[in-house]
Amino acid sequence: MLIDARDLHKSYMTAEGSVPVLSGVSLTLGAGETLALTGESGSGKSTLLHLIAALDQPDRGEVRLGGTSLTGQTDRQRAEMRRKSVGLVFQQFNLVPSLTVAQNLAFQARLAGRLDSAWLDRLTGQLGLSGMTDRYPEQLSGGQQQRVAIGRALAARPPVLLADEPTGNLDEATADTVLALILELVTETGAGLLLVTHSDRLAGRLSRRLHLRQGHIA
Ligand SMILES: Nc1ncnc2c1ncn2[C@@H]1O[C@H](COP(=O)(O)OP(=O)(O)OP(=O)(O)O)[C@@H](O)[C@H]1O
Repeated sequence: MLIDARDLHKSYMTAEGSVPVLSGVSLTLGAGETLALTGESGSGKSTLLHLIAALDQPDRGEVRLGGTSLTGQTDRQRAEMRRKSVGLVFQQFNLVPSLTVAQNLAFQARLAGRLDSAWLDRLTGQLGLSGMTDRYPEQLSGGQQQRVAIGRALAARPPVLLADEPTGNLDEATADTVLALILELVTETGAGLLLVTHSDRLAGRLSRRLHLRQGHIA
């Protein structure tokens, strides 16, 4: 199992006290599976994704990535797991502005210790970015920047791709193209995909779907 999340609980402290967001959420993701996570705004989708990506820790419950538990690991070990096991795409593209397209991809691959130039060339070609590798992020459209962000997330060929509203800033046609590219690339690399989306239309293209409601999987 690529992701095995069990009985996750998470509350946030606010001025009004502790507010529960996740109250016993479990999910699994196997190789080659594509899973859509839907739910109303504020239902805890990003929180759940952050726990799975080892960007935050649950109050209770366990996340296993590729069979290894994140519980009890140091921040450094968690960061290492994240770099090697997970590719992340967010609604904001978060590219490094001072690096070119090619450098953004290579930087990520190097961080994970897996720089494979032939793969990066192929990835760039499949994402339709071959003519833009020397451009800086600010010289690209939103759709192009998101394609670079997808390339960066897959640069080290991680077993898991986690995408949080990756098409939230794009128009419908561009969103469709970007999702099609994500699906094509995860099929090619054999990665599992967990995609957070508000869109029923996009969720319908994935193999499975989970809906979060009031802290539970509905
Ligand atoms: N760091 C934080 N401190 C306090 N409350 C938080 C924090 N992060 C998130 N929350 C609250 O937790 C709830 C779930 O937030 P989360 O971002 O996970 O929801 P979401 O389903 O991803 O929402 P959206 O679809 O709007 O992005 C919200 O009520 C939010 O206000």
